[in-house]
Amino acid sequence: MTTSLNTDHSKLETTPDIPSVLQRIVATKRDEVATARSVLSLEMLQEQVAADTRPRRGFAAALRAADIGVIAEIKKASPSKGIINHNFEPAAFAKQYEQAGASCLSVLTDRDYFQGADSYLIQARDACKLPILRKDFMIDVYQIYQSYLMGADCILIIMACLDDTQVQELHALSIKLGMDVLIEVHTAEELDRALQIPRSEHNIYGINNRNLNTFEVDLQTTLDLKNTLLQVLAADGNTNTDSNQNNASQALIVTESGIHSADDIRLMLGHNIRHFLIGEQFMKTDHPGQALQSLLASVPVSA
Ligand SMILES: O=P(O)(O)OC[C@@H](O)[C@@H](O)c1c[nH]c2ccccc12
Repeated sequence: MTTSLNTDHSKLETTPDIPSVLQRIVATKRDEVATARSVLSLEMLQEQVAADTRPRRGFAAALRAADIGVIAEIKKASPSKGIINHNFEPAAFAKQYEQAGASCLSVLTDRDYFQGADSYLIQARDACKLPILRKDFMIDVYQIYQSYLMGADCILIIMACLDDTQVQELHALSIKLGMDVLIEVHTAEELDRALQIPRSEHNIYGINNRNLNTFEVDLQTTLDLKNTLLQVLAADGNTNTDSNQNNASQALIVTESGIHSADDIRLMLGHNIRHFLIGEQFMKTDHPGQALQSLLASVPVSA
């Protein structure tokens, strides 16, 4: 099922001389990290992290505990849609989402492409008790330490913009610091690579329905990739269902992007996907919390 198609941008992918949006974002991130390192060294940053003993809120655990787990996103703008929310108030939205029944939050911190900010994550965290994903493009361990200091509970690893060595390094460090990791894939090849990452109860597997190079969105992406994921993770030893196999060992799969309606939710529930990352559908309204509440009210909890 194709929910939306942005053909304007699809040309970018096929033109070799023009870097894709994702390539441009990664280049910007390299600059950002270099600048940040020149202001505060990695060693100094690590010292600050060591002194920060705030407990994490348990992102993966919160999703596991939910019948239908929604990660509600706080996002002002995106490269494909421009400004999505004109009265952007991260703290108010965080509270609204919490009251409306979100399991977790996702806060965009990327400045140049999503008009996000580190301070938005900090404000959202102060305003509620929900666990928070730092939604940004991680390419360097420096950013993992920064995320920890912001109070992030979960880190995003986008397979499309990292090599296997980087993935292992960012994943291991995030878990060592006590954060969960959302491992994002969009293709079968990325999924194969994602399945090389050491298994952990802190891993969450995200299937992004949006191609980050073309912005094309297709919910079929989730349906195409979830079987492999379910099979491989089940074969890890979770196949016997005796009493020791509690919820903590269950694989977490999140369908990301392009979820708009109760029909979309029902479609996913029908395929055993019960975790959702949803942004635009809520953020384009005046009251994102209300939009979440009415979406949740329109699907049966026992589905
Ligand atoms: O606004 P949507 O279509 O509901 O999508 C939310 C989220 O999935 C999307 O923002 C996203 C998924 N992966 C990303 C990686 C980077 C930036 C953004 C994203």
